[in-house]
Amino acid sequence: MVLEKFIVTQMKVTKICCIGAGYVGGPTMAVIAKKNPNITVTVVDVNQDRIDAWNNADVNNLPIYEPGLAQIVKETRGKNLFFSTEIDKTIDESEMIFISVNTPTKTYGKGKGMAADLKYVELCARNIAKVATTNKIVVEKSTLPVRTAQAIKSILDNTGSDVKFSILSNPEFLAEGTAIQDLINPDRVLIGGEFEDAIEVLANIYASWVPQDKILRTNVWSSELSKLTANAFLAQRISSINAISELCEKTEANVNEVAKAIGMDSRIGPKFLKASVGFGGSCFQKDILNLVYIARSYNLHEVADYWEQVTLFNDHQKRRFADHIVNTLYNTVSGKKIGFLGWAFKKDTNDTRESAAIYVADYLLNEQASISVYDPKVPAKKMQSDLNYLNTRSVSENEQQVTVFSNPYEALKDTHAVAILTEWDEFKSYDWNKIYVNMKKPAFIFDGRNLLDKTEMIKIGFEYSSIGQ
Ligand SMILES: NC(=O)c1ccc[n+]([C@@H]2O[C@H](COP(=O)([O-])OP(=O)(O)OC[C@H]3O[C@@H](n4cnc5c(N)ncnc54)[C@H](O)[C@@H]3O)[C@@H](O)[C@H]2O)c1
Ligand SMILES: O=c1ccn([C@@H]2O[C@H](COP(=O)(O)OP(=O)(O)O[C@H]3O[C@H](CO)[C@@H](O)[C@H](O)[C@H]3O)[C@@H](O)[C@H]2O)c(=O)[nH]1
Repeated sequence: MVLEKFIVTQMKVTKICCIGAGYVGGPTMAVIAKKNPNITVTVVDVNQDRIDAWNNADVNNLPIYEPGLAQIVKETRGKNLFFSTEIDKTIDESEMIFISVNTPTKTYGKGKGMAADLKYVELCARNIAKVATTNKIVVEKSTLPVRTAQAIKSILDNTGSDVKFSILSNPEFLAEGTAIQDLINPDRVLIGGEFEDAIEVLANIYASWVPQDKILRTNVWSSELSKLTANAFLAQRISSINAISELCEKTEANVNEVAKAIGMDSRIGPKFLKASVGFGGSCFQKDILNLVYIARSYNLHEVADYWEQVTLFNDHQKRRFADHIVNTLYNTVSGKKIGFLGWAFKKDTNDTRESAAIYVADYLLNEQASISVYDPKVPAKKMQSDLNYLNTRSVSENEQQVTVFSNPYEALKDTHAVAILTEWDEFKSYDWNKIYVNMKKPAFIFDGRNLLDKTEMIKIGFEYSSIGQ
């Protein structure tokens, strides 16, 4: 049930604080600031380096890469958009506080490997409770398990002061690589809350650019659960088409043709049916595991098993791709050089979290391959730290076995095979004749994104294989 009033007079928002200057906090607040020039938006973070990078005079060197972001930051930063580490002061000065901190999968204790780790969110709630001297609307922007608002409310309602808090759930649906486009033209904005007036305060901020019929108001729990459910459905489509891709490879059906044929059914739709080496990114796996954990905690084991299969199949798809490389290269890649095109989890982002490339590389390194990598946006340091994080081998072994290049032609020179792990557009326009000439023969391409033209590659002389065709 949504109640009518949180604070008797409608609160006017002149200052917004967003805790967490990450992939969501940064772009979301930049767009809110651009569309609401009368509101001062300050994004705060404990990470001084990240804040310094957001304040970098050169907007082309912001901590995250998103098409269109640099331009908006250029227009708004220093006017009504600020990045700061002064967390307490900013919280107290603001009427509305977004919590946009990371909620990774727990790596310890109860729920390890499944549940969302809510310690950063709880720290934010405690911080707000400690420093707030005036009434606040607190907005959950992070993706949270259903009923988290209850815990936040309990912390905020037990400060012993007269300060009142209203908690809203406003999950973010942007996808990386298209964040600005998604924020400017969202399919919907979802606001869950207990009090109608607080919901409307936030709805008014979005109404500066989002049509009213796209602003959905729900209760808090529906809003929290909708976010996990949306990601579960999207990821499920990818695992479903990937499962069909394996069947295609056995039957000479072509997964691109199957995807097109089923996608033209308006009940199915064409999006998220692209077969691939497996989905990556910071959200899908984490959010599904969280959903599975929640279902199990209510003893809903069939529900949990159903959704868990989506991530289990994704693990299978990544392993299957790596296995296929080894099998095709005459059952051994030991001492062979494999060229990787792409390390990011998808194109147009520098984010590598849960990228399929990391797991395929790890598998091939276990088989004693050496890997040379090129990605247009991911720095070498990040690739090495992604591998080191897995703890499979020593730092020096990773450094020895993986070489990172800033030129794709150099990366692919003298390789036995090319593996395409990210669908960067530029890979399509490379001089593949030149790449072929400089590779060992037979020259293999393993296209994990079905990016290249199969007929053309075969014509050049490559042994070409892709997903599901
Ligand atoms: N990345 C996406 O595309 C995406 C999209 C939708 C939703 N989400 C959700 O949004 C949330 C944030 O994701 P992200 O990708 O922006 O994470 P991120 O790791 O890029 O950024 C989180 C930031 O929060 C900061 N932080 C953590 N605890 C803090 C504290 N107590 N005080 C101040 N700062 C603190 C960290 O230093 C970090 O810079 C997650 O719950 C995620 O699931 C992410
Ligand atoms: O048909 C497809 C579509 C995507 N992918 C892969 O799936 C992963 C995720 O892609 P995408 O969903 O586009 O990017 P994310 O930034 O992870 O965005 C997802 O996760 C966000 C965080 O919760 C949500 O806000 C978004 O709505 C949701 O799309 C990537 O590895 C893609 O390459 C495929 O393999 N095939």
